[in-house]
Amino acid sequence: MNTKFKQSVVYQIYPKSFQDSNGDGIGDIQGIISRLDYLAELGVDYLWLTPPYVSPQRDNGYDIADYYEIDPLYGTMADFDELLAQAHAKGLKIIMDLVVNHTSTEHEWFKQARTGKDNPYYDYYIWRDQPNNWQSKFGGTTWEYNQATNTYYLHLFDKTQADLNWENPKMRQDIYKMMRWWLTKGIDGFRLDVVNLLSKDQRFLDDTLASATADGRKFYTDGPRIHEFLHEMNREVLAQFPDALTTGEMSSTNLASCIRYTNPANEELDMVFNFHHLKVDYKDKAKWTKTPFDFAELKQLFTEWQVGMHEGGGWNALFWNNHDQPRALSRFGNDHEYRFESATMLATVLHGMQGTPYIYQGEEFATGNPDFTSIHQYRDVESLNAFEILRNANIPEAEVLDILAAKSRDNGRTPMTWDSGHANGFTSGKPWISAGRNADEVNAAADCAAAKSVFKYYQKLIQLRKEQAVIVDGDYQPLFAEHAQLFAYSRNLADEHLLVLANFYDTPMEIDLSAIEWLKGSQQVLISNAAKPLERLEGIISLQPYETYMVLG
Ligand SMILES: O=P(O)(O)OC[C@H]1O[C@H](O[C@H]2O[C@H](CO)[C@@H](O)[C@H](O)[C@H]2O)[C@H](O)[C@@H](O)[C@@H]1O
Repeated sequence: MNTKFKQSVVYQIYPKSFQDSNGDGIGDIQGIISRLDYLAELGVDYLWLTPPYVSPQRDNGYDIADYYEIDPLYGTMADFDELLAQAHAKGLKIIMDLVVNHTSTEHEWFKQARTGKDNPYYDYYIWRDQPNNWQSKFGGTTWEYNQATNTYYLHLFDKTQADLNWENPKMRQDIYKMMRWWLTKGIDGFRLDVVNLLSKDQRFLDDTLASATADGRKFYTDGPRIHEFLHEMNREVLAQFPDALTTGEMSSTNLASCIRYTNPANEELDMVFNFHHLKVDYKDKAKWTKTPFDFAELKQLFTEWQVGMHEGGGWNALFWNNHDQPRALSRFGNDHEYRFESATMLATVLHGMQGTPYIYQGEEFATGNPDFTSIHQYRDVESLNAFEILRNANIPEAEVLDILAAKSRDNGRTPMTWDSGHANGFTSGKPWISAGRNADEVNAAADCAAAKSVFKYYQKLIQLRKEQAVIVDGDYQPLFAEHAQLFAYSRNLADEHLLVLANFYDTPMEIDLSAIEWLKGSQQVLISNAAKPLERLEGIISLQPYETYMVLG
């Protein structure tokens, strides 16, 4: 088995917003090729591409209509082959995002399935005579009526994203065949979208709608046959490609399941994303609310997952940002006067942990939320639905826009700002979605030229993971767990120690480190964002706003 991913760092590309090469305002594969040197210079190992397959783009590619073709929006299969070859030549591996929980209703399988109950593809999807009360993750019921069959099909997401029936072994074999086809082409792995939702409780019982999470998810999250399906996928596909990397996106999951998914003995997946740490600013577990983040809960969740996965032999995919999330810098840091300090502090906290870090495009030069002020600036289906639902509940428009500005997935989907030229170097045309405020100041060129460069800081963090075994293999011990302002932990591997200290807020603070015995011996500051970093950390030290240190001893 390939365990190199343990020292690796993955960079996520949202092709639509990365780099346009033909002036249509939409990023494309040739655009990605033109930026490979930038990515190689950053030092990342893998590039994860969100779905570039043929799709009606109702959910930006997470609604796949043909698993075997590239959407003309992004180019051709020849462009993709060129990307693969050029990336490999520069030492970069490519991971494809793959959605096998559902397909677009424009997929040939669904087009066939909806014609009649006797069609061989009818059983590729999930049908019921009557809907139950499950709620779609994008709002409204999960069931859509189909006249030709007089039945309803299940869609956990948009009504154009029909859930596949994993109970059907023939359907599963078609999925495995397609996965082998991509791996044979030479890609280096998959990021599997909401893969813990594949197995549905076949009773399809009503949920009792008493809380924001009582929407049916308990009947299909980490469902009854999920480990069986993932083990089968591993044996039918992944075992034949031992160097391939697999990351599972785990929606609303739990620790015990994730240990089971990623402990190599179970032969399922290499690593998993969970989202609990990104729900610490949800009020009563509801996303479309605005409330300050709970710092104590954030630290406690990281401790639970770091310690639990280490002890259980599992492996975490570590991340602050992705294409579904508002920018962590705006959420947990300060994207105004402490942009450099808070961006590097967040990076240090995450890159010191055990797991494989993921960097989302633009994070490496401190991109923040765009601060959209009108509904017309949004493009995301989930955000547009939420706007309608909240407005229908009589919440004033200004309040709804305020919530969207904090929580919309479009916060992470604005175009890359490469420089301060036309459309910030993203396109020669008009971008499909506008960049936010500050795009002329916050861009890759300006950051790389600055004395305090976030990009250069990330380069160093990525390098440290390759040099320091304690970052890869050490255990995790929370420090000063009760502290209201400090995020601190140590990593320990035999007699090697790593200390990560971070002032998580915008006011200075002091901390007494005397109780940490090993700091009294020889030590080395590996990285810090301090204007004048201390040479040793000992006794009482002060930390300026968002100041951070990583120390080896
Ligand atoms: O919030 P969770 O229940 O923990 O779920 C995690 C994310 O799941 C969904 O994301 C992915 O699937 C969607 C449908 O294919 C797609 O729209 C999205 O882009 C994928 O990343 C959900 O949409 C996200 O909001 C959740 O964060």
